[in-house]
Amino acid sequence: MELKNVNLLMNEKNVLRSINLHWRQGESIALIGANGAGKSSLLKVLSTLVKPSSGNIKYPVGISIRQWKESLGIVFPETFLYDGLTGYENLQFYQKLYGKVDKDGIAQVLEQVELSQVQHELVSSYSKGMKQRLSIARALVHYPTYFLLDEPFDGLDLASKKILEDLLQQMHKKGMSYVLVSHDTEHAWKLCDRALLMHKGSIVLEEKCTREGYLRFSNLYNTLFKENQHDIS
Ligand SMILES: Nc1ncnc2c1ncn2[C@@H]1O[C@H](COP(=O)(O)OP(=O)(O)OP(=O)(O)O)[C@@H](O)[C@H]1O
Repeated sequence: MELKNVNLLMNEKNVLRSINLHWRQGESIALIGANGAGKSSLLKVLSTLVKPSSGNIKYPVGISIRQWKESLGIVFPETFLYDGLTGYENLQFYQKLYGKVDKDGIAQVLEQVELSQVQHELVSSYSKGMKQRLSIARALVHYPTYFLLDEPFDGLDLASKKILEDLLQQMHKKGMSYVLVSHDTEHAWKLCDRALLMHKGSIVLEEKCTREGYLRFSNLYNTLFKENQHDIS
């Protein structure tokens, strides 16, 4: 999909400025930047939750907006899980919303996020990491081809982080495309093909996730990050 010269104005604030982005099928992209850079807003535009104030969005050839929405798996910081249902029932509920009934599919994603053992326990008894993993399973249960993840590693312990990293790497090998919002350049470099640095609503640098790209990217990120801290203080 492609964004051309996309701007987003919210309450008179320029949240996104002249965004140009070409997201190729099978590609994994990291969106990196300090707090308030516009990463979540860009993800919301990609998900169609927010309509840009100006600019163009081109969906993949032959795909309507409806099909685009159906092909998306979305993980936002809110987990959107029902505490009073079990892990399994949550996934069954979300699968039905997409008009699908596939017990084997549910069993498979539960295994991928290593929650099979606790699938029949109430979500209210899950730890934060388990809930986060279930929310990732929820986003995968209708077999999306594009995946949007807003800081999915936030607050996870090492074991849950590893499970999610392995899952993303496996899915990427199978051709899944994803956009991952992160504050952590080193981490994003492990998981993505390309990284975009956002600052004050603009994309200010784009690098392939190579060793040479890493130095350029982290140098500019550090400089802008300090500038941002200075602005806040
Ligand atoms: N509804 C809104 N009205 C006005 N400003 C908004 C609105 N939503 C977001 N913003 C502003 O837009 C800017 C970008 O916000 P966004 O949440 O996209 O940043 P972010 O890079 O995801 O930040 P973080 O890392 O803190 O999640 C921020 O300055 C935020 O205050």
